[in-house]
Amino acid sequence: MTLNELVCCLQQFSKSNSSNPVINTIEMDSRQVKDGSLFICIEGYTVDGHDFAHQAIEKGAVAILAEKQLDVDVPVVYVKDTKRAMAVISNVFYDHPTTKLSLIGVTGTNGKTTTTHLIDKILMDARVKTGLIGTMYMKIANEKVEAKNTTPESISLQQSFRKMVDQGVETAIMEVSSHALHLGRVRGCDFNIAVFTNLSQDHLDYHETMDAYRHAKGLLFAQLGNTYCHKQRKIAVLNVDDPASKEYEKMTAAQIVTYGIEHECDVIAKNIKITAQGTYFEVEAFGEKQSVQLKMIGKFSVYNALAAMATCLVDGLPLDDIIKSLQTVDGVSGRFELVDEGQPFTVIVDYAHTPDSLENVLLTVREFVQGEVYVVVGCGGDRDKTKRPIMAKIASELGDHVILTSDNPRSEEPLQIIKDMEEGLTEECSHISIVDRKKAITHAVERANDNDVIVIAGKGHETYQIIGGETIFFDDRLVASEAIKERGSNEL
Ligand SMILES: CC(=O)N[C@H]1[C@@H](OP(=O)(O)OP(=O)(O)OC[C@H]2O[C@@H](n3ccc(=O)[nH]c3=O)[C@H](O)[C@@H]2O)O[C@H](CO)[C@@H](O)[C@@H]1O[C@H](C)C(=O)N[C@@H](C)C(=O)N[C@H](CCC(=O)O)C(=O)O
Ligand SMILES: Nc1ncnc2c1ncn2[C@@H]1O[C@H](COP(=O)(O)OP(=O)(O)OP(=O)(O)O)[C@@H](O)[C@H]1O
Ligand SMILES: N[C@H](CCC[C@H](N)C(=O)O)C(=O)O
Ligand SMILES: [Mg+2]
Repeated sequence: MTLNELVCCLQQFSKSNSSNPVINTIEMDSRQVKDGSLFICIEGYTVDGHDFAHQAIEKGAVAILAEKQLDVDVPVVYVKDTKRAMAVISNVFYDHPTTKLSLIGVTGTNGKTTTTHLIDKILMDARVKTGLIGTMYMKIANEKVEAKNTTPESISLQQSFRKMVDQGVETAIMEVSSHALHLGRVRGCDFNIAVFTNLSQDHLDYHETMDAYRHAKGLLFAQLGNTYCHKQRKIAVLNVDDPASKEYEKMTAAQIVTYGIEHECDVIAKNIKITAQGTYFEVEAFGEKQSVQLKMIGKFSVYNALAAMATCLVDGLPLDDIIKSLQTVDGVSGRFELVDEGQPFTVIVDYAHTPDSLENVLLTVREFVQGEVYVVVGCGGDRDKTKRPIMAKIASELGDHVILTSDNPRSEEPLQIIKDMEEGLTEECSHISIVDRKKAITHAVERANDNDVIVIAGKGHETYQIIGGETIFFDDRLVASEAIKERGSNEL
């Protein structure tokens, strides 16, 4: 494709000269540039991509897209907003891949990864060829690719959709983060179904206010399109029990389908019974009643199951088949994952890194625990600081023993993060702060009695810890399992 063919889709631009090179790839990172690349300069939070234009040309870039004046020998296309232009150009370069598959987007503070995996499982069981994009990895047909962000930048996103289309993927299911919506990473994606899980506090470092955060998530429903203008139906699947759904209903022109537990809706769960073995409920979906026995535990798991059910129902699958699939799911890696070395107490590794998710997980544990609850928890550095004392408060109110520790401190001082958390501890709670996460986990494992439950929160599936500029291998599940074995051998 030539530069002119590529940029003619832009609303407004000017070109530094008339040459029209062939563009082989588009890149936003000078380090990835190859012969024939169009290099897009993005002013980031850390550095300014415009400063890498020369480096990109040295590596083979034949054209540049920029916001700021550049003195270079290759043609430069100037636009007001390179990020916006990047999304438009990526979509054109990869030939509008999302119009060639069915696209399901899931947004919300908690439950995106879980819900996308449930939808993926149900669709795969129905022999639909699927793709998946989210926190843990990207799945393109049968290939799994590591993910840096939950929702990637538009170039990588559109390229992945193109690969999916080329490999015959029929439906792509993706997590859509609030950052991605606000930064325009998903501009140009032709969503068919947009799903809302829930909204609670997170990412206030970035969005600053809950109003701004709620609005960012709403952009998914605003960009869903108009049911009446498309051949394919556009549907917003909303959680009726979350007040934000009212706003999203107003923000979208798409058809609305609702799910929930507390209020009347299209797909509702009743008579929920939670045990340590699983969760039972009765579902009434568009008037049809069925019983469901999930292996996953907790009321929040019911919400995720309902969201997946509602989505797959509107996607055309029969309720019977959907329930059969859901009942086989053991869980999602790092979400309420049990570490079982045959010990007489329970160890749960969970990705709860927000106040609401921590509360949900601990309330669920409280439903079945016979002994005491140990909570090992930290908060990420370079992230929303205001959630630190709130998470410690929740841990101390719902746990019997709290062990505050490090999550991913990133560029922050680990002890300071823990001090911020300590502010929220209730006075009467038994607690200790241990900066080293391995020692913190071991501390809990060494002290737990029969029938106690240890919840290790915050890092779930992560296999690393980011301390300063260094990323070291760290897996809560392996650390816990080693500690359990060590205790076992010491007790022999
Ligand atoms: C705040 C934020 O979103 N940051 C994202 C942003 O980084 P940045 O603005 O710091 O980029 P930068 O390093 O300043 O670089 C600016 C430009 O210069 C380019 N560059 C840079 C260096 C160089 O040598 N050459 C070069 O060309 C870069 O490629 C980039 O185009 O652009 C990067 C490239 O796309 C992202 O990976 C990065 O996400 C970082 C890793 C991040 O942590 N993001 C989080 C906050 C995030 O987006 N999270 C959400 C939601 C999480 C959830 O589910 O709760 C997500 O979707 O992941
Ligand atoms: N529907 C839900 N409501 C509240 N909490 C939930 C829900 N589903 C999962 N959780 C909790 O949130 C944690 C994260 O779940 P999950 O990874 O599915 O969410 P996510 O939205 O993908 O998170 P992220 O924003 O980090 O990508 C889980 O480990 C669990 O503790
Ligand atoms: N997507 C979330 C994940 C947080 C996971 C937690 N372990 C942390 O590092 O804070 C974020 O980037 O804010
Ligand atoms: Mg996720």
